[in-house]
Amino acid sequence: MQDAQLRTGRRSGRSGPRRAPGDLAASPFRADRDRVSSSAFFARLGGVTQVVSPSGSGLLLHNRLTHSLKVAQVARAIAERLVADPVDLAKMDRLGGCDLDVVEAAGLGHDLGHPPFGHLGESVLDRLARQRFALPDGFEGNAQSYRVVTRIDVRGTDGDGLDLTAAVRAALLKYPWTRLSEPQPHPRHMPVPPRGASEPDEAPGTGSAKFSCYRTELDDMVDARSPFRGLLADWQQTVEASVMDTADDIAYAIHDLEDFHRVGILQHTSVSHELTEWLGHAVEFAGRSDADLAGEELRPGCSLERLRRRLHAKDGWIADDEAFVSAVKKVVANLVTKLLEVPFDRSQQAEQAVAAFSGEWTQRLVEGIQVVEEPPTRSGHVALAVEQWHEVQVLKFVHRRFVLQRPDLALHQRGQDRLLSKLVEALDNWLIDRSEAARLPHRLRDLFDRARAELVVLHRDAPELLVQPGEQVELDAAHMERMARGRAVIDFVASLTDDQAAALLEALSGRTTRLWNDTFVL
Ligand SMILES: Cc1cn([C@H]2C[C@H](O)[C@@H](COP(=O)(O)OP(=O)(O)OP(=O)(O)O)O2)c(=O)[nH]c1=O
Repeated sequence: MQDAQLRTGRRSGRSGPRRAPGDLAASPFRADRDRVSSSAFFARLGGVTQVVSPSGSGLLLHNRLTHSLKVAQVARAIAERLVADPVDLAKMDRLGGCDLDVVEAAGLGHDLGHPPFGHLGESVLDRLARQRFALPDGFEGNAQSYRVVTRIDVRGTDGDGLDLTAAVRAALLKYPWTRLSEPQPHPRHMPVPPRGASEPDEAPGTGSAKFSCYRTELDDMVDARSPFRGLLADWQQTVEASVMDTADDIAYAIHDLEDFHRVGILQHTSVSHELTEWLGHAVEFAGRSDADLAGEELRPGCSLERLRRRLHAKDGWIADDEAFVSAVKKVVANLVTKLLEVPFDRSQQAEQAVAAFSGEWTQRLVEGIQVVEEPPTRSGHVALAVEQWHEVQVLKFVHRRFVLQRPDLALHQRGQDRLLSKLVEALDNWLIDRSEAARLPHRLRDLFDRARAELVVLHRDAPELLVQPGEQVELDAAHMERMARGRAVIDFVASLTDDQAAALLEALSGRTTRLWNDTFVL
């Protein structure tokens, strides 16, 4: 492993095993884990949507807090297994190391910046950031998590962020690049870009679909990655980030299905039909053209065939038909037959079936993790083996096809889109209103001051990065102020829970008569 002192380096200049004021743990990585889990941003995740809002689903479904706890648990279990094998340990040491507390801290912290209403919130805030406020960096949940730990969250009175060690900050960087410019050459231009680095088909020119760092935190990303220079390519995840990323995939592939079985949304018949029809006619499906398939969208088995094709097109380095067939068979045996056949009625037997499903799959997937010294560009150094990789794809497919594509969920999300858009507009108007300057929420004012100062520095150092590709704008005072307001409002909204966002809009719209309540603190 490279110099351990470098991995424990903090931005404040502290490094090594000395205990910093306020830390109970002596180990710097354990201290980081505690810093994350005692943060108010972490507690907030209990009120943030994983797939469906916690306020609408009670305790039946996972929220971003229970999800993060699972990711941390799975990440630690993966790391424990890998470090116990001397061959894997030696490989990981050559790549920069794998520490149990680092992966656990990254698992706990990976969603700190997730906005209200989960993925829907992410895409609404990104659209508003780019279109309403002309911010080229837009919004991205992973980049926001990095901004929270390095800038917005606080501990004690000295400096910004949680002042985490380099190894933990690097482990949070699932997509270690900015949207448009860094590192150079930008990974979206690679012949086969890493996962997440390509531009979305529907938004050409906007940069990578996923990225872990806004341009404003670039210096921090470079610092966090410096211990790994020479061991990993600039665009490659650290081993610890790969462990966290894989744990994230495993955790939600399993718990999303468990959740929707509990609430009775995942119907045995329709899931069973889709999978068994495809298994029964796999050869016939394979012979059909894409156009034929598109014309038969509702026929059971078609969607699964489209998944098989997509895996070949995007992940030809691993996609394998034999492994796909066995994965579908395994999901039929373990999900359709063992779990979905008996409706969930909250009996002990039903709870046991869910626990068995979740326990057996987690164990199987964790045992299928391997260290790869020279992975293809779309994979990390720590990855699922071929069989388990296909199983995760099929589990995620079932969730996408039978939960995420439901019209009732779409209806709900259209309402959330409107709610967030109106909230952003109302807060922006409040910031514009000069007569209210002295009565602005203090937090919003602090965020505005921070955003304005950051933009001044960017304007001085790299003004071209303040203009969206293909746009012509004058970076005058009014434009700079618009961008600063945008970043402040987006930071503010992204740090609310689902309920806080709804209550705040109620208040700003004059629809509530309650003045002092604990729903939100301004
Ligand atoms: C794509 C998508 C995911 N989800 C849910 C399913 C999972 O529980 C969870 C997956 O999202 P994330 O946990 O954010 O993970 P990811 O790996 O897909 O993305 P990233 O790397 O940016 O973190 O969100 C939705 O509810 N709606 C959607 O449209």
